[in-house]
Amino acid sequence: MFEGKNVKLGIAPIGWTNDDMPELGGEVTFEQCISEMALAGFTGSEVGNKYPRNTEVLKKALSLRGLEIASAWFSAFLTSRPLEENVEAFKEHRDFLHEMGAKVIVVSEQGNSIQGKMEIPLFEKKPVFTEEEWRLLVDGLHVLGELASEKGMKIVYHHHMGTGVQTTAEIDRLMEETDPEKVSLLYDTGHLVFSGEDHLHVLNKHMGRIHHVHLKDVRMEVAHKVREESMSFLQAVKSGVFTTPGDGCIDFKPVFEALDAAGYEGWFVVEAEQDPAIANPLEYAFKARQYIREISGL
Ligand SMILES: O=C1C[C@@H](O)[C@H](O)[C@@H](O)C1=O
Ligand SMILES: [Co+2]
Repeated sequence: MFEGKNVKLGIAPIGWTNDDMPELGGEVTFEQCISEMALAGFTGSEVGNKYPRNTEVLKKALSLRGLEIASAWFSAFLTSRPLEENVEAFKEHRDFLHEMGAKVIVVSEQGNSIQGKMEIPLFEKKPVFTEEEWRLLVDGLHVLGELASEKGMKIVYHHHMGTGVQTTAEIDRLMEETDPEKVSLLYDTGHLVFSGEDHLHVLNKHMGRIHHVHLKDVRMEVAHKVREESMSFLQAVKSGVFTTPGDGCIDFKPVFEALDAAGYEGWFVVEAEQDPAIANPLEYAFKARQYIREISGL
């Protein structure tokens, strides 16, 4: 698969140290994290909270291990804070990523998001955008997309549990109302399956807009428990709802096949936040690497 295509395979640091809950993996150093990524056979990474922000220091540490930066998450607050504030923060993030050689910028709207709230039930209290919030989001994303293109980059929107763009209908609306030249989509298998969406339907429907992929698997028995016990997103993660590809309920073969058939080029990033004290990150990174090789040849 992906013969002659510019496709790369990375892994996110979130399995080693968790940005949403820094106490998970708090003792794991930056050097351990990136050394283990390379040891497991990955060639790229996203940016975690322990990564040095000095681009020369970061480049050296990564190149010693044969790693590149694929992208990094940007929390937008287009529905809840002035546009200028978003623009200033975005430009700094964009320039850092551009200097690191990344081509895409992960953007997720965090206005009204409950993903970081430990006590708020995920399914019952998911935010739903008003018409005005949709307008602010779409207009704001167009501005961020134009700023990204000034540097030859794209924004890839991350649909996410506990936010206003989580479900198939919300993703459809975002894609319909945004300009494909300015707003692309990040496809995250784990968030779609956890939400109860048909992840292959979303993939095929929005294939042309997808320019970044997060490979995240789901432990379905934990996902059911999260609904039954009204758990929050963070409680769900701590309980092990997510895992690495091949270890949960998702069959990734059709995902790779569809992307291959469509000529996808870009990054695949394994991203599986779980408690590193329970799920050894190096062990899970090795397992994911082997599974992906077996089913896709990557
Ligand atoms: O891409 C992601 C970044 C994380 O910070 C987030 O919470 C996680 O679930 C995710 O998919
Ligand atoms: Co993701």
